[in-house]
Amino acid sequence: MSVRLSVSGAAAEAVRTAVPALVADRVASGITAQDPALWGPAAEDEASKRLGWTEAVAISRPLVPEIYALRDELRAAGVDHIVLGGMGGSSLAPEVITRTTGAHLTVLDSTDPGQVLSALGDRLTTTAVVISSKSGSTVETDSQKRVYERAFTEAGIEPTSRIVIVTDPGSPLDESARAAGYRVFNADPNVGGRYSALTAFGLVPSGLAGVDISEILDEAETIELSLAVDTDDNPGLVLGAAIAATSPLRNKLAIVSDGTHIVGFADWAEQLIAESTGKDGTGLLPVVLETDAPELALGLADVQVVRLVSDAGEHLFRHDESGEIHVSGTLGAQLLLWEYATAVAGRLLGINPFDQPDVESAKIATRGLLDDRPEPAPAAFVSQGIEVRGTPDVIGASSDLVSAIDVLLDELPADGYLSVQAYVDRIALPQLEGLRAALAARAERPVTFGWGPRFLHSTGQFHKGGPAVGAFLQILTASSSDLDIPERPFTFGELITAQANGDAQVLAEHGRPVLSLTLTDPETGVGALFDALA
Ligand SMILES: O=P(O)(O)OC[C@H]1O[C@H](O)[C@H](O)[C@@H](O)[C@@H]1O
Repeated sequence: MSVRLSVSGAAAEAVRTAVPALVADRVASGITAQDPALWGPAAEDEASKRLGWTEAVAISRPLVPEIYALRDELRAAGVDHIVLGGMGGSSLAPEVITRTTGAHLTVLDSTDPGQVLSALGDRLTTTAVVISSKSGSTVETDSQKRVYERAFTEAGIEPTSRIVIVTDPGSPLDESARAAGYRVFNADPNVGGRYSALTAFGLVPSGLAGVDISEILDEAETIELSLAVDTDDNPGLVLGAAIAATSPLRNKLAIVSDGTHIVGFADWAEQLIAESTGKDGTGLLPVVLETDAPELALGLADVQVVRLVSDAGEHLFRHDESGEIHVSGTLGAQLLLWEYATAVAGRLLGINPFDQPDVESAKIATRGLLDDRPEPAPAAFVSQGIEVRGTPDVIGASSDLVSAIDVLLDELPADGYLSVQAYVDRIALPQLEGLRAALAARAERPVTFGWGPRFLHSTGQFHKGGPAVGAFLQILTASSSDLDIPERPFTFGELITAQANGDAQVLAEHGRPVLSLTLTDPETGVGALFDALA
């Protein structure tokens, strides 16, 4: 088999108790046959149009030669750099596919003006841009398309020769792009964004960037049968049970890349699992960890460790005390494996794994702020060049940076987690990611780290729809450079600020503690933040 799995401890117990019923209920063959009734009546309508991914390999095959033909045409025209504008499910699969295979793809899933400007300034005359959006209405992606259209035009390059569109048939983008003469790849509309890795969304940007995408499909095909059969060793059932049927539920999934050849898989799995399960007050929170992460040494009862390894061994049940889940296998096979496992987890948790009801709330709040343009809320105080704002429970009891962070961490319940959300230029400030481990050591609780607005399309759903046990640390920068968006009444700087403020507003409405730090000088601000945690 092209994947191997092994489980021990609570995860093994979960497999022993939950898998027989999944087999008896024919869940695996039901998913494969696209039975929408597997998640209960409330989910049936959505599930009836969201299970196309089970046959993605066959449906995607004919796309491969078309993608290669375009790749060759672009290369012949001198293109040597591919940029992807897209969010969530439309960006994370190409990211993991290209990183793993060593192909170069610039993934622009940001609205930070500095990051957008860096992408625009990188080899524009030899660049082609893939604009990927299922719905065709995502504001980040629409904005990215607009600035590239202008940049190409200003450089004397016809945008239709360099911008390629991936979208669902009939979406607003499909219609406007076809009318404007763009090349359009349509994806299967019966597949949701986060399950779209093996459709045009995963394949077009990866193939144009030089990946052997037939091989990814071949890898996935090798596991199709074993995922479809109703047997006790079906890896989709085993993994689904191991992550979602522990009792009591270990609802933080610590995902650790520990020997796997796949680069960045946890980021893709994070959006799949968090957005699919984090709703109705339950769900699984993926926490992407380094092998030396503080959380791994703490033995936390609500954390289930999943290691992505090079070889998980021959035996399904491992006899060790670790209680961990180990997974290995090819990239294509693991993409399909985790999609099945997430659908199985949805059934075990009693939720609809195909909707994302709480992603919309942050979008609405952002739109409201962009329309109304309220005066910016004054900072509660400024500490070491950092403007400090937050919910009253956090800032009311603090007077400097150190005490504000302490108060935020004190708000964590015994089963709580901290989410760090950095709405910054990740290319300019990559060191911010190091805050995660420092905060985890301080909090002795799981800490997630997300770049905004990217994480809004991933863990963003869980933070609002999952168990109300999170505390939230936002980091923003006062932008020194901004960039207007053609024919839009707001700039990228205004958009990213509204996204952060809109999400903070929704989190506060959910009663969650939020601390927002704006670094007036990013370089010194980052230093001050690390000092505050030392
Ligand atoms: O592909 P798009 O329609 O632009 O959507 C991008 C992302 O937006 C939202 O966050 C959805 O919940 C995701 O599932 C989706 O992948």
